[in-house]
Amino acid sequence: MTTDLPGPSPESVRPLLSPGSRIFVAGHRGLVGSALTRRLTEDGHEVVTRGREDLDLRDAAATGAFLRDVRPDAVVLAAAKVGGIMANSTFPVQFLEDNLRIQLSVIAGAHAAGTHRLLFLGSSCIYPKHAPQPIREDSLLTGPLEPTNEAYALAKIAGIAQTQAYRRQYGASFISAMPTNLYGPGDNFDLETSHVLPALIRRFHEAARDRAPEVTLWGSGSPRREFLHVDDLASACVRLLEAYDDTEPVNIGCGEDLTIRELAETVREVTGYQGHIVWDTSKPDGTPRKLLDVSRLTALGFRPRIPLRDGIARTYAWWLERHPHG
Ligand SMILES: NC(=O)C1=CN([C@@H]2O[C@H](COP(=O)(O)OP(=O)(O)OC[C@H]3O[C@@H](n4cnc5c(N)ncnc54)[C@H](OP(=O)(O)O)[C@@H]3O)[C@@H](O)[C@H]2O)C=CC1
Ligand SMILES: C[C@H]1O[C@H](OP(=O)(O)OP(=O)(O)OC[C@H]2O[C@@H](n3cnc4c(=O)[nH]c(N)nc43)[C@H](O)[C@@H]2O)[C@@H](O)[C@@H](O)C1=O
Repeated sequence: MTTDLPGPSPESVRPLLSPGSRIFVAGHRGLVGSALTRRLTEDGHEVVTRGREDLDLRDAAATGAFLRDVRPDAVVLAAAKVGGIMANSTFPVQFLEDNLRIQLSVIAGAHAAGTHRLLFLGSSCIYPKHAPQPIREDSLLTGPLEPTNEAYALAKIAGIAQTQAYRRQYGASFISAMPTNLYGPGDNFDLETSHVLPALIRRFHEAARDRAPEVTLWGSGSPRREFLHVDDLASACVRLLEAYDDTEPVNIGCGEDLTIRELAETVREVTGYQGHIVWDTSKPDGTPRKLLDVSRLTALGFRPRIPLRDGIARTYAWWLERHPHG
């Protein structure tokens, strides 16, 4: 004989993200934070932001006081020390320490302020350099990391562990997501510190403008990368905030990758550059491949909407608008 136990009353079931929530987006001026701010605002949430000049998120006391004052319903941690392969390998101290400190301040501060919901953003570089492809979430900590971004990856792995510890010890609905390489409006186009996609847009644009016979790119061109437009990333994050509440991180990607050489050809076409490409193999290639297994995210109903070529064209147009004489 079975007995029907009474379920929780509707009032006692707390939705993971209520309509009109007050959400603190840490890092709101960055590539990801600005896309999330746009999307969450469009969805009718109240987005709270604070510029770095007013609140350094490495400062745990100031961050804790700010969060206690605001008492957000949810926090999205999109503030971090971020950069491409060269920045990561040149400044491992900042990539390790800034990120550990920001994570400690924001995650602990959110819990102390009574915030029940938090999304921490890691990165696909947390997985072992030679992880089986496509990379499943359970590949974490199964092998050595890629040396060019090991410091950053270790900080991100600590962030995952921190969200998991708050879940286990306090029952907090803190989750983490691991995005693939991102791009879009708001990206960093500084050639020393940027990721590859904005660097290629700028390099080809400037070469076309200057009628340069060749453009030099880094590495061999053979590494494979998966790229997701940041507006698709924002949709995935919203889906997770609304529907995901578990310990394991969730990969965010589009499920397809291409070589850096193929990416370069696409960007060259979009910018109209007709010269040659030279590969500077004294520069690092980094991880050979890091295609994410996105079945966990797909099972929640997420589908990317922006094809890579369209996304590159839109990003190039965004950059041109801001650099009309560039
Ligand atoms: N870009 C990518 O390809 C990928 C990004 N991610 C992750 O997504 C998240 C966002 O990255 P992305 O938007 O690209 O990075 P950005 O560099 O574009 O933005 C980072 C944001 O963090 C803020 N920030 C950094 N340090 C501090 C600090 N000490 N105090 C206050 N604010 C600070 C920056 O402020 P300010 O504007 O003042 O500089 C900026 O707004 C990160 O966690 C990153 O690891 C994951 C995978 C790929
Ligand atoms: C998101 C991810 O981003 C970083 O990892 P990465 O994917 O290796 O970074 P990347 O975008 O800078 O390079 C991708 C590939 O592209 C090649 N490449 C060619 N020419 C240029 C070029 O001109 N600039 C750059 N940056 N790369 C170039 C470059 O040599 C490499 O083979 C992590 O450190 C970490 O931050 C992280 O998690």
